[in-house]
Amino acid sequence: MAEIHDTATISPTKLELIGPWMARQRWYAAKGRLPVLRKVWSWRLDDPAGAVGIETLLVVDEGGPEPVLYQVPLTYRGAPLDGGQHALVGTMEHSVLGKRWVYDGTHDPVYAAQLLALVLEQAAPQAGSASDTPEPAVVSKRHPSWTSETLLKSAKVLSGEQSNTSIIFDCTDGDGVPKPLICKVFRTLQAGENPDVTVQGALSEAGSTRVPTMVGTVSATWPSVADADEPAYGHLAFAQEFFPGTEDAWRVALRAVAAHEDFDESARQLGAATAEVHARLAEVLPTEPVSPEAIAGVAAGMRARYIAAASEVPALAAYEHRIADVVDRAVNASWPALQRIHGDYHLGQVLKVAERGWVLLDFEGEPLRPLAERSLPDLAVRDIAGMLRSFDYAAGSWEQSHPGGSARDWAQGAQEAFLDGYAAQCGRDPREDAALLIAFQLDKALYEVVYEARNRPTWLTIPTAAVVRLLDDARKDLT
Ligand SMILES: Nc1ncnc2c1ncn2[C@@H]1O[C@H](COP(=O)(O)OP(=O)(O)O)[C@@H](O)[C@H]1O
Ligand SMILES: O=P(O)(O)O[C@H]1O[C@H](CO)[C@@H](O[C@H]2O[C@H](CO)[C@@H](O)[C@H](O)[C@H]2O)[C@H](O)[C@H]1O
Repeated sequence: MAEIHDTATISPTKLELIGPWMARQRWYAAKGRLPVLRKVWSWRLDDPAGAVGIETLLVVDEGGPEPVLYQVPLTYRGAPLDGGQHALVGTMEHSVLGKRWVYDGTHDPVYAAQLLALVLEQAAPQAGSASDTPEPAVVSKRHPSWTSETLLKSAKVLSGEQSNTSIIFDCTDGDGVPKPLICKVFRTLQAGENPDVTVQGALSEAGSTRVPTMVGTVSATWPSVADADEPAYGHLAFAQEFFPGTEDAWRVALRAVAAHEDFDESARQLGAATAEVHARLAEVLPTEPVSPEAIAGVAAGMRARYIAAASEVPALAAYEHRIADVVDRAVNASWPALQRIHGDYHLGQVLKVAERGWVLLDFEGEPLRPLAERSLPDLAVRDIAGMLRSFDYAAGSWEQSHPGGSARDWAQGAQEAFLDGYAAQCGRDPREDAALLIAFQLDKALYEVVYEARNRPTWLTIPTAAVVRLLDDARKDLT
């Protein structure tokens, strides 16, 4: 049981300790400045051995224009964790317990094991500020199709550029059959359903093999950031089947560009898989007939994206009228019904799994959009446009490292093959809706301008060049 020493003093305080560390993390949104932190809430898990403290802090960064709420699981240890130097947040002096080593919990095997136990409904969440007190505000749910007899061998954090932190669990079932799984710990929290959980949950429940099987979820109700008396509900983590040894399509595509090999067959199959998922989503989750208000809302979103992009890259102002024209043409086009979609579809979000084909991941939607917006029915063409942009990115990243070289043919071949595959599966060719297809690609490129300016400035020219190219396409195709 976790004993909380509520009269103890600690130095530095937890918030003083985690601020500078958070500023260095990939998932920290306000790059280049220290967070201004306030604790919103916390909860704990018990270490069955009683040695390690496990606390998850919900802290809000109030230093930016909008408050951002983060989930920060920490472990507190009385001695350094062997091999844990890279995950050390820092040390603090505790007036009762002495020196404490504080770790990023996701890298600590004790946190990982207890998180898994929680997801499998085999551990009880505990209150953050009272000893030996269950915390009913944290709720976990194991998916009925996943075996409760999941035995943990080891856990490690997935490396790479990620918006969240995923822990891979090497597990077996009771008969020793491998049952690897991955648990995504959301870093940025917003109140409301997380589409990553609900959309993949719905597809998995409907028996779709185009997403990993759901293992379980963790959700919580915490005091809202704006008003501590108001409760906010949201997802904290969820676990799925893990496919070891698979690569995401981004890496496969980059190798193909570099080897001057076309990606057409893979792209065609990916197009067909995408159409299959869209059709399934329209069956299992609500759809909505398109209305003038919905069209106006999407168009307003596109115009807002332009404004955001032009504030990052003022030179885009030269294209304002042409961009407005593309949006107007989309508004006047014929729109299909709205439905749930992936929302941030790109090559990094799909895996090629042996004997299964393409599997889609990360239905969280674009991280720069408010969560409530990401859970609304949308247009399937948004995903199609996202993947078309991603082929352009693969080509663009190769061109960046090969000045004077061109991978335009590679990108165009993959884009056309993707659309062919989509059209064959869906029965309608997205190219028949050219005004929508171009407008959504342009919209995505403008989103990417903001994303790159804030996260990877050296890649900014990939989407800015695409904006110009798409406007040229619009001139040719839409007149
Ligand atoms: N179920 C899985 N099986 C195998 N690899 C996975 C699985 N889920 C995620 N990955 C790997 O992790 C990467 C990041 O996952 P993603 O859901 O996109 O996280 P984030 O929201 O942090 O961006 C993926 O591109 C993929 O390489
Ligand atoms: O995967 P995330 O949900 O974190 O998505 C964000 O990051 C992506 C980059 O990892 C970004 O995607 C952009 O870069 C990709 C190459 O790294 C490229 O394939 C995509 O087409 C391009 O949009 C995504 O936009 C962002 O939301």
